[in-house]
This record gives sequence, C-alpha cells and structure tokens, in this order.
Amino acid sequence: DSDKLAHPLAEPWAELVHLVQQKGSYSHIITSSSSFGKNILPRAAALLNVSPVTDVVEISGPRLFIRPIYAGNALCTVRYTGLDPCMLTIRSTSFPVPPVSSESRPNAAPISQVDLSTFSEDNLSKSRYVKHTSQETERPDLGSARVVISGGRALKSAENFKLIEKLAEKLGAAVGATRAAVDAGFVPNELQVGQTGKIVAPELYMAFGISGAIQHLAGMRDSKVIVAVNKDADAPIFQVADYGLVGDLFELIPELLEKLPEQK
Ligand SMILES: Cc1cc2nc3c(=O)[nH]c(=O)nc-3n(C[C@H](O)[C@H](O)[C@H](O)COP(=O)(O)OP(=O)(O)OC[C@H]3O[C@@H](n4cnc5c(N)ncnc54)[C@H](O)[C@@H]3O)c2cc1C
Repeated sequence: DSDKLAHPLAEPWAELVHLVQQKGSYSHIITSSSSFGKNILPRAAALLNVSPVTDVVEISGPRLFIRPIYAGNALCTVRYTGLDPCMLTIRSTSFPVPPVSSESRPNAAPISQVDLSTFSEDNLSKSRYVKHTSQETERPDLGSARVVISGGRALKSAENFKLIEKLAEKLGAAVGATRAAVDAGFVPNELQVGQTGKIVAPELYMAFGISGAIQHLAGMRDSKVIVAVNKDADAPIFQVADYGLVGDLFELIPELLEKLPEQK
C-alpha cells in the first residue's frame, strides 16, 4: 500500500521500510532469527511487498538458501525469485563468527551508521525505547554459549534444578530447560530450548532427564556434540546423542560435580 509506505509509522519495521525507500538499491536485508528480528523483518517485507525467507541455516548462493522445515526434521532449499530487496532472517548459530578486522576481510561490505534523525519524536510516538532490563547473571547467554547444560521434567523441582545450575557454573556454561521444566515452574521461560523456545547450536549440549521430544530437538539438534543422560535406555534423545549415559541424574550429576575440575 503506497500510501502507508509514504507515511511510515513509528515502529522499527516502518523505519526499515523508510530507509529502503530513501536509499533504495539494497539487494539483501538480513536480520538474525531473534525475537527482535522475527518481529521486524516479516512486517517490513509485507510493507515492501516482498516475501521473506526465514530461519536460513545456509547460504548456497546470492538467492539460494537452506532452511529447516517440519520443526527441523527436514531441510528445504529455497530459491528466491522475487524483487529486491531479498529479505532474510538467519539462525546466527549456524554460521561461524567472521574475523572482525577489515584487513582479514578485504572484500567485506562497509559498515555504515544510519542517520535516524529524520524520525522525529512525533513519528516515533507509537513506540519509544524506555529501558533495557536483563537478568543479572554471570552465565553466558543461552543463545550464543559454547556449552549449554539443560534439564528436564526429571529434575522434579526448582530446588533440584540447582544441580544443573551448579554444573553449568563449573563448566562456564549456559542453562537450558525443556518446556515441561519451564511449565512446572523450575526455571523461567527464557531458558526454554525448542520449537517454541530458543534455538541453540553450541559446541557441547548436555541434556539431563530430557526425553527428546521432537519439539525440544528442534531447538538443539544442530549442536556440535550432544551428551544425554537418561535412566530410560529407549529415550528418543539417545537417537540424536553423540554420547549417551543410561543412569539416574541424581547420582550422576553429583559425581560429575565432584570429578570435574574447577573452571579457570
Ligand atoms: C506446540 C508444542 C510446542 C512445544 N515446544 C516445546 C519446546 O520449545 N521445548 C520443549 O522442550 N518442549 C516443547 N514442547 C513439549 C514437548 O512435547 C515435551 O512435552 C517436552 O519437551 C518434554 O520435556 P521433558 O523431556 O523434560 O519431559 P519428559 O518427556 O517427561 O521426559 C522426562 C525424561 O526424564 C527421564 N528421567 C526421569 N527421571 C530421571 C532420572 N532420575 N535420571 C535420568 N533421567 C530421568 C525419563 O526417562 C524421561 O525420558 C512443545 C509441545 C507442543 C505441543
């Protein structure tokens, strides 16, 4: 709707649309598949009348992308045939961190600051940045941690879940949880990993007392090394695990805590 485009609303996606219209000629617009990016990009794409490609895990060509479907059970190759700009959300954990210095990346695209001063207070009246709050924690962020230690319903209580937290502290890891553990109130829901939680792909993912429901696997199956501890030898989590240990977590975690060296 060109009328709408000429009068951007004061929302981040409208700012993006405004920038595209002012500057034009963008071939690609990419955000991470975070809740912030997933909020903005599809709305901006709708206003620009293009179709976004979401949750990209591999870039095979300028317009050829791979993305998961069926909750991560299949990978789909998508060729974008629409008009510019080609708009993508990418799963940042699926891509290696690029070197920071420009000498090591002579062909890197320039990074330029965008002047948003054209957006007056009036324009911005629909939403305004108020403040940023986050949990006070020394632990790494779940979405980008190298090691994630997750617990499931088997922990039985918030008190017992502290075993997972202690292990995470010892390994300098982030804590994750299943939806069952979150729903039972053991941990806050920002720790949920899975289809309706965070998507993680750390170097090491340790799952304690987690059955391996498809919705949980959707959030962690791309982890480089998966270790599972479960007392049921037939638990589906063992099908994706690189290392599996059949046993009782209430015996195994204290043993691990005792034997693991302190983090330097
Ligand atoms: C639309 C939808 C979206 C969903 N999204 C998510 C999501 O994002 N993330 C998510 O995690 N789930 C999600 N779920 C829920 C999912 O289907 C499962 O119910 C959930 O993942 C199960 O969590 P769990 O493995 O902790 O519990 P359970 O399935 O109950 O598994 C507990 C496991 O612990 C083992 N166990 C028990 N006691 C011990 C012990 N002492 N030592 C060792 N092992 C033990 C048991 O053998 C069992 O395998 C979703 C469901 C739906 C319908």
